[in-house]
Amino acid sequence: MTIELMPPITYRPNFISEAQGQLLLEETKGYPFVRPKIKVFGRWHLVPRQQVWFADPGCDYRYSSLMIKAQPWPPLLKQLRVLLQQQFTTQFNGVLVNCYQGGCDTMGWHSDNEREIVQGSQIASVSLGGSRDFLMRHKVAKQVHKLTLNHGDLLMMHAPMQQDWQHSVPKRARMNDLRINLTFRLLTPYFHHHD
Ligand SMILES: O=C(O)CCC(=O)C(=O)O
Ligand SMILES: [Fe+2]
Repeated sequence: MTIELMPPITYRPNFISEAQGQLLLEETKGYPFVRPKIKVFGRWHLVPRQQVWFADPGCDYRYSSLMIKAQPWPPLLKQLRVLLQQQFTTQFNGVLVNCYQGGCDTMGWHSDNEREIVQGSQIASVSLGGSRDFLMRHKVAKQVHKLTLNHGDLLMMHAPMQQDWQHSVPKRARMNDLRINLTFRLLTPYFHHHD
């Protein structure tokens, strides 16, 4: 007998209206995206997508040997944060924006379990633009679940998602549409500041 393991998620298709999503996509055109280099097993690679991190003061974020400085919140993301906080009675103090130019831009298997992320906090993921598959794999059982994330969809990742599961956005060679993903997170402020 195999037991079906379910990732601790809430999926809300069309959480953002088509029109609101288009306004958000317009705003992202002005974001200061960068394609950083990261060190993996001692070698430097260009990240296979573009990113920017907006957050409250003191909420710098470090992952894969990269230290990302908090940029000030753009107006529509600030509004979206308030909406998410109200709907899910939770707090967020930063959002990582990933820009996938086409199907060759990807996100490898990982968990968002950096030490500055508040233990037990949720991560809210909002997708805009082109559709992409989002895979979730149980760390021990290796069971895989697939969701296709479309324009306006919301995926809440609840604890212990980052402890028990990894997730990824695999390559889709024939897909040419730009996709934006926003992940709202709660960090311990001033985690990286030491006097
Ligand atoms: O693009 C996505 O849907 C996932 C993004 C993600 O996993 C992350 O930013 O940590
Ligand atoms: Fe992630």
